[in-house]
Amino acid sequence: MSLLTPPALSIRSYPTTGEVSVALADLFVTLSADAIQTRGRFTVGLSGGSLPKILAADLVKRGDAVEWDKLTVFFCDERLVPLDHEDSNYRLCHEELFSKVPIPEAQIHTINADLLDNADEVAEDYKDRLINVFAAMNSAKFPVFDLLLLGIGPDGHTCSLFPGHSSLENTVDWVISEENSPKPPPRRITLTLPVLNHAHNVCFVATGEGKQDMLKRVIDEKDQEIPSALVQPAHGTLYWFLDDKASAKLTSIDKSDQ
Ligand SMILES: O=C(O)[C@H](O)[C@@H](O)[C@H](O)[C@H](O)COP(=O)(O)O
Repeated sequence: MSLLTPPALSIRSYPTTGEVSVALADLFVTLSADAIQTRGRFTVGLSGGSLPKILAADLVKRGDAVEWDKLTVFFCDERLVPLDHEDSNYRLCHEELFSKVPIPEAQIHTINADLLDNADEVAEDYKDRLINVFAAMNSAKFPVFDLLLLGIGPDGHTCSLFPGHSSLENTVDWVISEENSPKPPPRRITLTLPVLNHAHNVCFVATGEGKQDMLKRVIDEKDQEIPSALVQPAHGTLYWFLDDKASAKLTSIDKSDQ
């Protein structure tokens, strides 16, 4: 596949959020088994917002269907707050998922909370953590995640990549800081677009009526001003897992394909 070829695309919509959770758990189980068989481990990036709850709802019931000890977890973005702070994506994921399944704590890669005063140092340190894991696995210029799970904000942001921000033009770094996030809290780190676009699989999860208009701009209109529309994994598959409220205005969706 050439870099100019659009990614394989799978857009799915389900009547309820509960059904989105079941389908997402199915995807997680399938992709983890494939990755572990091929590469010996499953590297995943998690986002904050509504994603952890939707992901965990059914996944925590899957027991041995996932080889939890072969997971390596990073955060697609993280807020620069202590790890036990109510705004921490780690804390949210811990409450919803990590505390309920046997993922070894050492395989969950958090930001270094001792560096919180300096956002660039947190980003640099997080890049080093990625290098430690991915340099041993592949020689690509960017880490190649097995699965990145993303949300989309009402302004079309994903991770902490916001419309109009210079972060969207960054083509060289793996992790960057963002100190003016319009979504609170303002200080964050985020994976960059090239990291998102090198993944084997990227899956956006969006539910609820509030997402309708933005999904139309991103999926139907492919509006290049919107960060989420710039996520196009060159050699991977791009999934959209939606509920019927979120997908109501989409024309480019084939509900028979599910
Ligand atoms: O840390 C964050 O704020 C998130 O990673 C962010 O990118 C989130 O995924 C979107 O804002 C969607 O959030 P919802 O799913 O809650 O709408």
